[in-house]
Amino acid sequence: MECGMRGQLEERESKIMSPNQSTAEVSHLAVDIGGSLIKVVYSSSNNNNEADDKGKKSSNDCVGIPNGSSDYPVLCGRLHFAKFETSKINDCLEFISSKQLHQCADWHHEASSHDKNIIKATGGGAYKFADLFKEKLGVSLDKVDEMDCLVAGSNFLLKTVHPEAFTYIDGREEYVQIDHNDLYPYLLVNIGSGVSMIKVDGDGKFERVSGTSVGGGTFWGLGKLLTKCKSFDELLELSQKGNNRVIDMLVGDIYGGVDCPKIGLSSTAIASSFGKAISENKELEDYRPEDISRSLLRLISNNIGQISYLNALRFGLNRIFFGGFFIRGHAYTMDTISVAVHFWSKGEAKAMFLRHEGFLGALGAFTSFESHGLNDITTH
Ligand SMILES: Nc1ncnc2c1ncn2[C@@H]1O[C@H](COP(=O)(O)OP(=O)(O)O)[C@@H](O)[C@H]1O
Ligand SMILES: CC(C)(COP(=O)(O)O)[C@@H](O)C(=O)NCCC(=O)O
Repeated sequence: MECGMRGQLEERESKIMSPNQSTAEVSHLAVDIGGSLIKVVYSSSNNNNEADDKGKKSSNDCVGIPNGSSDYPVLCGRLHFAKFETSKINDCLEFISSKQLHQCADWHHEASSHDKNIIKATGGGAYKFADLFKEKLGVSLDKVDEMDCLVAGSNFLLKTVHPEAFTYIDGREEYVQIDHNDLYPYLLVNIGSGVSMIKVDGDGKFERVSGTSVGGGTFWGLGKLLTKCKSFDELLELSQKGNNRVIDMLVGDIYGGVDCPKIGLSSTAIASSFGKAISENKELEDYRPEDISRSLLRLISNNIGQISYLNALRFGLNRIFFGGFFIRGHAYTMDTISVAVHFWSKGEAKAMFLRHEGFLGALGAFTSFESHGLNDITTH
């Protein structure tokens, strides 16, 4: 995936470094420690490639960064992405330590001494685990506000990475061309453990207008209890093989199989999520985990889609971007959210998804390094 920096935004840690890559190539590190997951973003300067490319480095390869003066230093490098469960924070610390990411080198010798051995950190865990980072890695966490970071990460991606945003309609992803002059305002919905809804009016200009505690943590937490699944991905996989009609009470179940045109509901619409369970003489064990997972995913995605649209309506916004790791690029999740937004807005509003869904906060923290000036990034 191309972004402003030369190379690609990597999501797979295995591709990141060759075994003999020196730690001096890593220049900056930022973490987003959320309720469920820790997201790590770091940059490396690709010294090897630079040597190979000597003399033929084209401006297309790199990113120019206005530094307040007339010259534009050029960044060439890669952004690397990794994530860990927050409950396994020691794995994350071990990862940072084994790759010595916390001993960040200067970026082209231009990083201020202030930036050295400082990790930009956002999310609630930046407060909760600050002492642990100090004790285990000897580094200080420079805390950056969570909402600031989400917005900065989202704006950075939308303006710099193409393609980043896409719609998901009838099983098809369609990339959205972002017009930089017509990006704002938009609603950013970040579905992490909980859900934040932010009206974004520009760089650093935003208001958190709503939120709901029924989010990704609810799906994973309830799903784990109800299905005995061991991992989030297993729960998602189950949902793919399930049938929500086994548990959800449909309009047709109430109206004797017929549509209900007066209130605009077809007989197959869900009247009450999990509602069938009240009238059947069944125990939890009598339901297939696949069906439970499907109903739960539908309930939560639908609910978030609806609340998002209602907030977009409050502020007259037509564009809604969804991020957060709950989405996980999962077809049924995106489809349900898209259908909910389409249904409630009568086709007026659009749900759009971000490819770097769960990394918005970490990217926002990363771009806050002053010595980068990535906020002011311009692609050549
Ligand atoms: N491997 C995973 N482990 C746990 N949760 C996951 C995983 N992948 C996706 N998720 C979902 O993503 C949510 C966390 O999303 P994220 O954007 O990282 O939020 P937070 O910052 O609250 O951790 C979880 O609550 C869960 O619904
Ligand atoms: C408190 C949070 C901002 C923390 O972020 P998270 O770790 O969930 O990404 C988020 O969980 C949230 O917005 N919860 C919803 C709270 C509410 O508005 O009711």
